[in-house]
Amino acid sequence: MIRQKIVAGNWKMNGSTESITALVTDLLKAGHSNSEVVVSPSFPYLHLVSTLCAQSDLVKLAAQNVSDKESGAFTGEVSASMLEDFGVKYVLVGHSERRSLYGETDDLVALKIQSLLNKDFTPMFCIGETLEEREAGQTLAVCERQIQAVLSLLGVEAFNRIVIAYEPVWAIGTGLSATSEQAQEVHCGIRAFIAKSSNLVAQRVQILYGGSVKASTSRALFAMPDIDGALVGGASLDAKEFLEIVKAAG
Ligand SMILES: O=C(CO)COP(=O)(O)O
Repeated sequence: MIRQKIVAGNWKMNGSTESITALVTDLLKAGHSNSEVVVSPSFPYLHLVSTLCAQSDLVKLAAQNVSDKESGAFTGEVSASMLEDFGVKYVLVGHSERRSLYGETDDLVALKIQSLLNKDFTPMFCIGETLEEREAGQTLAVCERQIQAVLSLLGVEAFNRIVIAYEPVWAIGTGLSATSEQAQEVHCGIRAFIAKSSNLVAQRVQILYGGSVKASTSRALFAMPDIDGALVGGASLDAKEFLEIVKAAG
């Protein structure tokens, strides 16, 4: 099965009007790519990026988070329907920084995915183990537990509309990327787990790798049969580096 590659930049809590305008302008200059190119600014910059990208279809927009609630007295939260006003296609959910720093549980992440699927968004569902869990041989068990929460709430067909991002926590922002073989092993395990519910869905679902992806490591990652792209943090803030990753994806 041919799955289109996705190269997504998670800008996290970085950028300003000036730096984001310059970055997006450089990305748009690069022209067409066979991969889906996605950027994920903080909420206050969604409108700016949406406006900058409006004239072309080259760069898709992602939000970094969403509330599981529809509307109401939830100070500081942003709902899925609000995101509809900004041309957002993808929304990150379950990023390890949200899980570890803001206490997001597997169940809450599943509810957030539900609120996105009730609209027309594609969740980028982040999963992955800590170093401690990897050393205890629990890598796949942790990924399966995180996926199971979504399977239990929404069923396997939901994964026809979800992109998975495998991001080992120990590789995020550390410069310690998983090797392409390590990542492939987990991606293959994730696909096999979904195949237990539906082989067709498992073959279709795009699984991105995230964690210290750089231009220099991306080609080997993308050569792996179960790695369908990357969710890039730090390196996505540099247009030249990010575009090299996009190029490596073909
Ligand atoms: O968290 C990440 C993407 O969501 C990865 O971040 P880094 O690429 O900076 O390690």
